[in-house]
Amino acid sequence: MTVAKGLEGVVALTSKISSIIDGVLTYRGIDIDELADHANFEEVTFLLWNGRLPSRSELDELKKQLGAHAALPESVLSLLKSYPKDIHPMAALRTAVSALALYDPEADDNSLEGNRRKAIHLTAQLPTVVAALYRIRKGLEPVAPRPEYGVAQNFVYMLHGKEPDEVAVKALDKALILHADHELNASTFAARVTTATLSDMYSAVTTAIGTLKGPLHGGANEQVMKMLEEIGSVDRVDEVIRRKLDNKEKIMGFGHRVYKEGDPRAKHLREMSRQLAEQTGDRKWFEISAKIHEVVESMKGLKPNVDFYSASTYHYLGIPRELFTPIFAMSRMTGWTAHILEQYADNRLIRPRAEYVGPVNQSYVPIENR
Ligand SMILES: CC(=O)SCCNC(=O)CCNC(=O)[C@H](O)C(C)(C)COP(=O)(O)OP(=O)(O)OC[C@H]1O[C@@H](n2cnc3c(N)ncnc32)[C@H](O)[C@@H]1OP(=O)(O)O
Ligand SMILES: O=C([O-])CC(=O)C(=O)O
Repeated sequence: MTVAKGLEGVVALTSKISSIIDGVLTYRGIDIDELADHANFEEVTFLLWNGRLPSRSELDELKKQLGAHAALPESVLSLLKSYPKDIHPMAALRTAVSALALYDPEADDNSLEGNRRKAIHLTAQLPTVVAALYRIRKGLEPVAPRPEYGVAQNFVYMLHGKEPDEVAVKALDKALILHADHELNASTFAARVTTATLSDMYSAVTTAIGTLKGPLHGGANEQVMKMLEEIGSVDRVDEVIRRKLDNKEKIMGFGHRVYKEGDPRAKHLREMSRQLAEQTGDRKWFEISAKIHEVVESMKGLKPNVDFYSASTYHYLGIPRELFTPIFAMSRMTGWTAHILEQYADNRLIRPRAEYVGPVNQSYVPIENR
């Protein structure tokens, strides 16, 4: 048996959703750079689910559906209010999505139609859950979604409870596009493993949320912000980063299993962070980030991944750091559900082998003789 630790380089399945070829990321064959510059999140959602860009009327219909299904059942809102206030929002989100299944009488309808309906509901409801969890933790009442708003606009509105700022909505929309899908990343793979047992979409998405939470995956963006806060000023970057690297600590937001020459999403987020620094007149977080980038690249040859500049970008948008990974989940919901639909359409149980390296020829010893 040949063991590929971490499944590095293993091609586990075929997919038509997103590709990473020679460092270029595409969704359904369209370069992420073009989508980031010209598309909106709802268009990208349609693209991921349907394999092509929507017509004007198809886009309007999807927006209408997402708006119509953004509200949460009263029972789920009560449940969110009953959670302990100090749990991590990703733990709360995982439990909330699992709970949503309990209030969906067709949770186990695994037909194509049933799964497309659930994909719309989950994509629509997740921002409402994230905003409600945040407000409940702050002792505030959740704000109901506005059906006429887009996903990014609704989220900013529900978070702060006031008319959202257009710059913030545009920036968040772009960040959502950049995080929407990424080939066979760990959380998507986990979702496909669950789906391949013919379990239901809620179970697969719950699996994915638990997987995204880890700091080696989506959880890195929150850790990046912690590091920026810990460093606190540009003149401390060199000393702190050198110390971390000497101690063999990983620098969050750097490195990638697939990209060795840089993550194409990072340049967009860097530019967003730079522009927001200019607009807010608070250059500190961008400058610390840019200096960390310079030091880590020169010392280790490592480049930033999607999680690095998203931290300062979200911070400039007034988003608290514990919501960084839940926002990643709001976006990745579209990719997860696209992959779940693809898995159901051509399914085979995913079950690799393990090479056994434990003891052999052991015998059972009765408990009184141990
Ligand atoms: C959305 C996302 O999931 S993007 C990734 C988000 N995660 C992070 O930013 C966490 C920090 N980065 C990492 O831990 C890794 O780069 C990962 C998890 C992304 C990729 O892991 P792998 O492909 O398994 O690479 P691995 O961890 O084996 O790294 C290879 C070498 O580079 C080093 N390295 C990789 N990333 C880093 C880092 N961020 N800081 C310091 N050293 C690093 C490793 O220590 C290792 O060195 P060694 O060969 O001397 O032991
Ligand atoms: O693909 C990966 O391994 C991680 C990643 O960048 C993502 O999920 O966006």
